[in-house]
Amino acid sequence: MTFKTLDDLDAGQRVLVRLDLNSPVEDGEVQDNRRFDRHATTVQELADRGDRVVLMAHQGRPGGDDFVSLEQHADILAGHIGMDVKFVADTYGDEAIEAIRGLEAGEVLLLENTRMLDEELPEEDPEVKAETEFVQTLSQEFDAYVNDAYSAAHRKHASLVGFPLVLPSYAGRVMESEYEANSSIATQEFEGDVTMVVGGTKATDVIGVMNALDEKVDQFLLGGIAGELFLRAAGHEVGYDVGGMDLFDDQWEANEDLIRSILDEKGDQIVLATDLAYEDDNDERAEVPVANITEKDTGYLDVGSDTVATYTPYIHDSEAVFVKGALGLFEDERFAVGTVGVLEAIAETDCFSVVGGGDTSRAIEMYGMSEDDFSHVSIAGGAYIRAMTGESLPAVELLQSN
Ligand SMILES: Nc1ncnc2c1ncn2[C@@H]1O[C@H](COP(=O)(O)OP(=O)(O)OP(=O)(O)O)[C@@H](O)[C@H]1O
Ligand SMILES: O=C(O)[C@H](O)COP(=O)(O)O
Repeated sequence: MTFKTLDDLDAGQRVLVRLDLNSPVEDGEVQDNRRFDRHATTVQELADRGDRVVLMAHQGRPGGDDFVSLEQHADILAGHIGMDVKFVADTYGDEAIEAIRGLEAGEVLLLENTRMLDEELPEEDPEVKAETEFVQTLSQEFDAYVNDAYSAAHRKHASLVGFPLVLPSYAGRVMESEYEANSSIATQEFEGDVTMVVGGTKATDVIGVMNALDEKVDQFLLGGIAGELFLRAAGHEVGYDVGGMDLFDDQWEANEDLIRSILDEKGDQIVLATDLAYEDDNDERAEVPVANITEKDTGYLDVGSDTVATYTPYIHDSEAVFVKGALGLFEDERFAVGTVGVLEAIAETDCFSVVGGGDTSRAIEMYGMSEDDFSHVSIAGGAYIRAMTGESLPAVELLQSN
């Protein structure tokens, strides 16, 4: 590892810190999760040293239901570090600058969701991002930039790749530990079978990397949105947006060709759900074998119990298991059977295991499992999976060349 860390940064400075507090949002309420807990370590350390600590983070993507202000994040983070975290609903305008200049040594301020700025998105070269008004204006207020957002390091957004070109830059504690764990995964050789459990909602992200990982992974156990899209390609009447959903059809169009070619060329590595679960007329969980589904009129929210029974032996016989994405809507207890079943099967073995994904890893705590039963529980989603494929993470590279 070649980047500078907090050990190399003198105390008592004005420090701009990029965190990844991107969190699940339910009915407008931001859900506490381990990203807060992990980042609290870095924030606390800087505050304790007497730095003026200003935090940047993003939440959701424009247009999404989870694209909300960071006001609630400030309160949640404050609970984890046991001190006040101020919040300003601005990022680099007059209000933000005034709040930054008003900070005392050891105080912490969180700025508004960076994705509310046009200049944060889209992804562009660091040189372009460094020239934005956002980076040019905000950087004037600081002595140093700390990137702790390993889990967002695959995005070439201004808050991630612009600042390292204009401020002395350092890795935070989360950046350090995630980088170390996730890079070791890419470099390890396993003698026995390697299994990857693929699910979640970001099918477009995970399907592409399945392709890249086929040499490294013996079998992919599928669930979530990607799982249904593969079933759709295999000729089943599932994986369609029904009743106002917006999860399947766009991702199908974007990935249809790739899914079909993976199924054609690597079909023997792909294990698909044999049954699916949905909410019946009595609001209860009901299961149906995939083979019996003849109408595309139902939204499926989990894989079924038979699927868990099918997947379990693959896990028990593996030397390493990587999980990316939940197999169902586990936040609702009725639809946690797939995700919890697979995680419990992993916990029963002493295989090398990594659970990634900000959302998915939450299931471990939610359903009374212990992080100790897994080799590493990453708080990274897309960055984690890219690290597995050996793809570089632009924001990490910039820290390394700083
Ligand atoms: N069939 C389904 N219908 C609706 N939601 C689903 C379904 N299957 C999985 N999910 C949802 O997928 C989410 C996790 O997927 P996501 O793609 O966000 O992955 P992650 O790796 O955990 O997170 P991230 O990439 O954000 O770090 C869970 O919150 C779960 O509710
Ligand atoms: O939650 C994540 O994985 C990161 O914050 C990146 O989020 P994004 O996929 O919306 O860029």
